[in-house]
Amino acid sequence: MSILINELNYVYSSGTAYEIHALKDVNLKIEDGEFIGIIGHTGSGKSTLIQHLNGLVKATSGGIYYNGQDIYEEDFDMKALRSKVGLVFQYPEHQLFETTIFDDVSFGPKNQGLTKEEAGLRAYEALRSVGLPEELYYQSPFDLSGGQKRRVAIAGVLAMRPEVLILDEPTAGLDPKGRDEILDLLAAMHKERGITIILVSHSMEDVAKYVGRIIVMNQGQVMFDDVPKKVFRHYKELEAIGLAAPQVTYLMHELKEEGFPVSTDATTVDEARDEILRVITKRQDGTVC
Ligand SMILES: Nc1ncnc2c1ncn2[C@@H]1O[C@H](COP(=O)(O)OP(=O)(O)OP(=O)(O)O)[C@@H](O)[C@H]1O
Repeated sequence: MSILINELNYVYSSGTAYEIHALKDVNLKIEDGEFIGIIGHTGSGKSTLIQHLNGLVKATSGGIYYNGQDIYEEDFDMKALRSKVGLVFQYPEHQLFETTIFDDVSFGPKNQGLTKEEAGLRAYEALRSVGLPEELYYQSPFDLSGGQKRRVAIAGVLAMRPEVLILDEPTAGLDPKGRDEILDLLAAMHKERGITIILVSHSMEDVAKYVGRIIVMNQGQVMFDDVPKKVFRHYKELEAIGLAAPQVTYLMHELKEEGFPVSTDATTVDEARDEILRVITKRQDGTVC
């Protein structure tokens, strides 16, 4: 599904002395099958923006269109949209509430009107796809580790077979291994099923390796919207708003400043290594410098 966000504004406590203009004239077009990172400092409007995408929050002004359909039209089927656009909240484990993991993951598809059997099949499929060991399916979700709970919450949304998966800081509070496992899982979902993924994060480092596009939010506005390497070229402006580019960006810029003829566009350790080796090889051959 393509998503068009047009001149979106949102004001909390509108018309009172406590107004907060959380989104200001946001314009975005998201194509089917994209993997996008939304990055920004605390309070920049990331959560408010994504809550608009499945109609949880209604714009103060502006519009949202799915496949060209205006979601604010009176006859728009918001329930159908919510089953296609899955939203995984920050700390989603706080929303696990059934007595077994299996029941928790079956809840969404049952709510979509599927029979108990159909919902059960969906739950199995979703739990398998997030890699949760089968012996845990009938245990309480409260006995799991943080990373496992996060997987169950993601499975709960996947069981509804969304076309768009939106996750608000899915790696918050996880250790590096848990973080990589969740991000690898999302990358696999995107690759194998072509689901559009919108990932909200504080960390450029987290998203650089995975996403094809980064949207940087600052004070309710879109500051940058581009492929990672082009966004990271603005590393000094990012720093000025409290965001750090990946460490390799700094490394490549420092090497360049030292006279080492590398491209500064590497966004991951692997790309940086390849670029450095490329230059070293050329120097040994005597073809460069
Ligand atoms: N329920 C609310 N009532 C009033 N103001 C709010 C509410 N939720 C958010 N805000 C304000 O709106 C602005 C945007 O908040 P939002 O939660 O969208 O930012 P964020 O980028 O997601 O932040 P974080 O990274 O901390 O989750 C902030 O100034 C915040 O204080």
